[in-house]
Amino acid sequence: MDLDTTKTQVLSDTQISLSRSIIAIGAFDGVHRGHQALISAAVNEARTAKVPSVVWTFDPPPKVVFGRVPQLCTLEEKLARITRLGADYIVVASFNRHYAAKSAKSFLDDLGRCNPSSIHVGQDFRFGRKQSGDVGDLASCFNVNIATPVNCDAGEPVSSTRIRALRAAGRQTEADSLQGAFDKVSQFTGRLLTEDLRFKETTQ
Ligand SMILES: Cc1cc2nc3c(=O)[nH]c(=O)nc-3n(C[C@H](O)[C@H](O)[C@H](O)COP(=O)(O)O)c2cc1C
Ligand SMILES: Nc1ncnc2c1ncn2[C@@H]1O[C@H](COP(=O)(O)OP(=O)(O)OP(=O)(O)O)[C@@H](O)[C@H]1O
Repeated sequence: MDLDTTKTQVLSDTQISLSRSIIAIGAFDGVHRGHQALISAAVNEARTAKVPSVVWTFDPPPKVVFGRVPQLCTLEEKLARITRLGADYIVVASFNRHYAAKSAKSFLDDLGRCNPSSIHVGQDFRFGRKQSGDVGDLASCFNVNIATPVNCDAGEPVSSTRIRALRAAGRQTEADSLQGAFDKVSQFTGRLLTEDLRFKETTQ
């Protein structure tokens, strides 16, 4: 199927407001094969239900902001890869120490502005100041869809952490295979509706 990758709209978390949606949430650093499965499940459910799909992400990834890890991919590459998966909207929350202090309740209120009929996350998803919110808290407000973990051929879960370690060890082919390559996705081709992001949209 040919995807029109010019229709995805990128907004900040303060701009988004929808009467219906299906949301996938995560840092999605590298948009690896596990992330792709989670996002695709949300996009497919949204298409079937004929409601907009929303991928809600954070830039830079929280683990990078807290100085724990190097970033795997640029924001532009992340947006390009998510666009390729067919999301209607990508919400980018600028993640800094001020944002990190937001309460779990306040984040749930933010999500509520999209009126989601379901939200896709992994089992270990946390949110809010000091990671105080978990999947149970999310499920007390919304229908939650827990992603089935995607493992590599050797049976280990695919994760950004593993890909970072493989790249640091110079094992690029293995890292590429976990990250899952797309053709021609280094440039974002959707519509950028926020001035806040740190790169310019490609002119068509
Ligand atoms: C409103 C909000 C506040 C957060 N505050 C913190 C925090 O204080 N410390 C922290 O390590 N992570 C914090 N996070 C990051 C989350 O723990 C988590 O990394 C993020 O929701 C993305 O989920 P993922 O890591 O499963 O992709 C916060 C996230 C949100 C949405
Ligand atoms: N292999 C996987 N299969 C399915 N879902 C996954 C997989 N890896 C991560 N997820 C889910 O995707 C969402 C975003 O994950 P996140 O960005 O934290 O990736 P990660 O690979 O776990 O990163 P890190 O290794 O840096 O913690 C989370 O809800 C997480 O549970």
